[in-house]
Amino acid sequence: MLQSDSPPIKPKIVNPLSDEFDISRRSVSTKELPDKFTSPPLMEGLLESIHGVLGPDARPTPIQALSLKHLFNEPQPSRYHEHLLASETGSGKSIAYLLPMLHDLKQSELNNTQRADPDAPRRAVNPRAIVLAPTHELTRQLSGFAKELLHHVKLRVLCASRANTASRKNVSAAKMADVLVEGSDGELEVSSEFMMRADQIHPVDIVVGTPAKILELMRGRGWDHEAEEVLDKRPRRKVTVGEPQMGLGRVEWVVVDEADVLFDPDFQEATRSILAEVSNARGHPVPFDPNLDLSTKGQPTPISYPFNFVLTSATIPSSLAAFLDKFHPSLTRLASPNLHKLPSSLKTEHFSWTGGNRDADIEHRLRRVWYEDMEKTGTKSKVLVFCNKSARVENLGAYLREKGIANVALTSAGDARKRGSNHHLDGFLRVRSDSASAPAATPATGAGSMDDLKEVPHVMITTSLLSRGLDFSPDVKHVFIVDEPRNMVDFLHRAGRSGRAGESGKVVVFGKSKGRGSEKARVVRKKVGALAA
Ligand SMILES: Nc1ncnc2c1ncn2[C@@H]1O[C@H](COP(=O)(O)OP(=O)(O)OP(=O)(O)O)[C@@H](O)[C@H]1O
Repeated sequence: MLQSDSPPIKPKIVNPLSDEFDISRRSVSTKELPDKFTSPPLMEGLLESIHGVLGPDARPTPIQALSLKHLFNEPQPSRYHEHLLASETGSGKSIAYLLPMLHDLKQSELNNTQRADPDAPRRAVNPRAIVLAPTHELTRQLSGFAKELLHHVKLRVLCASRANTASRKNVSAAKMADVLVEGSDGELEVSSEFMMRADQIHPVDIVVGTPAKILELMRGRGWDHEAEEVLDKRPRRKVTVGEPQMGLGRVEWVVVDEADVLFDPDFQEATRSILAEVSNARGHPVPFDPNLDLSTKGQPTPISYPFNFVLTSATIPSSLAAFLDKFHPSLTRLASPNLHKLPSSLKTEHFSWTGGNRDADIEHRLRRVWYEDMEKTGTKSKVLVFCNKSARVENLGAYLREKGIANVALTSAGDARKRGSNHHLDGFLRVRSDSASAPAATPATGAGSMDDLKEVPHVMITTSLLSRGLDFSPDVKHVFIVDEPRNMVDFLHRAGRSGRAGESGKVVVFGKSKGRGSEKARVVRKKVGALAA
């Protein structure tokens, strides 16, 4: 037999996720980070709130430690922070950006060093910070969370978001009224039916909203109708565009939460135009081309915004990385060591379809969850089921109801979403305060009994709509992925609604183990395996 002296060629190990994520390690060091929340750098009031919210022994998560180290310093070399905060789902990114932002806003108010353009027009609201998020539900949860941190340090937060729909209503002057209203769950919100009067200034420091709602406040209700008319060149019913209600000249912070979504093809134009208009209002116009293809690589064309610019995400898809390299090459990436991994407290299970009725398979798996719950804890946990299509959500919801399993089947077009509160998620989202209206977890009624399930839904069925950012209750112990995930970015976000903040959880991935379609399921299994922490 011929023998060769050259060493055997090792097969190249290809990360099965490298075509989806930016897996290059280009973040700052995670060594020598603070392991406590302290004052300084935090102002006393914020320190008190953080312990009030998280408990006296709370320690910063890795992304929060990075934020404490990097976002409380004087920004260098520019006057403004330009950071991406990237860490796995449920790892506390909201606090990682809220703390430095709230601290800085309060500090600049106390020192009277607000960097406003004195000539910028003042409108009904003139925030000093804007937080953008992709869904109405997330904006409501974020604004509520910001308020929890403001018990001692007083700043005013406005949630400017209804369902994320276009503003096509005709606006009559009669509808103009002073309507900063108290929402049904105690949140201050902008009424959808009315407008704030532009000649009355409402004291607001932070506005949290979806891009659509923020654009509406900036440009006036009905602005998009007019733009469409020009674009289509089709005559339409004349719409009176409302007065712009939000002044941008005082904005010192813009946070883009779920940045990979807000810079994806559906949202990027709205997001970038908000950023460009804030820059304009602050007297530093930046180039803005609405038709830019963000994913094309090319010569860097850096854009510097005249405000602190913070992006957050649990996933950095290659397209977001290419965009940042090209337009924001000096932006600092703060990434946790576990980025692009499933939370370590989240277990994975693969479930094989039996080959019979798939809805029945899901029903049986649900019943097994509750049977095991009853054996272990005597209390049934909640289950979140993700489907790919709205029709599937509705059909599965109807099937389970027929079988006596109460559930909430929620799609983007659902009426409950349009009403403007997060009550449609009651019992599923995390709540901290006693005032919460969520129904309590159903008490056990005896081993194996399913009677109580008729009353309180323990199952929520939805699409990727609710996969982003929402902080689900620790009662949500299982996430079922019943349709093949479109990609691993989507998978990570869906799975990450459980196993948050170190709580235990399990993601059950349904797929075929034999016959046609099983090859696809095998690939999914391999990719999911590569996400293990
Ligand atoms: N230092 C901490 N100690 C304990 N719990 C924390 C800490 N920081 C945040 N949490 C809790 O962790 C949960 C998840 O936080 P958050 O929603 O900010 O996560 P996230 O990283 O933004 O997740 P996602 O990527 O899904 O949006 C929240 O309930 C929050 O209160």
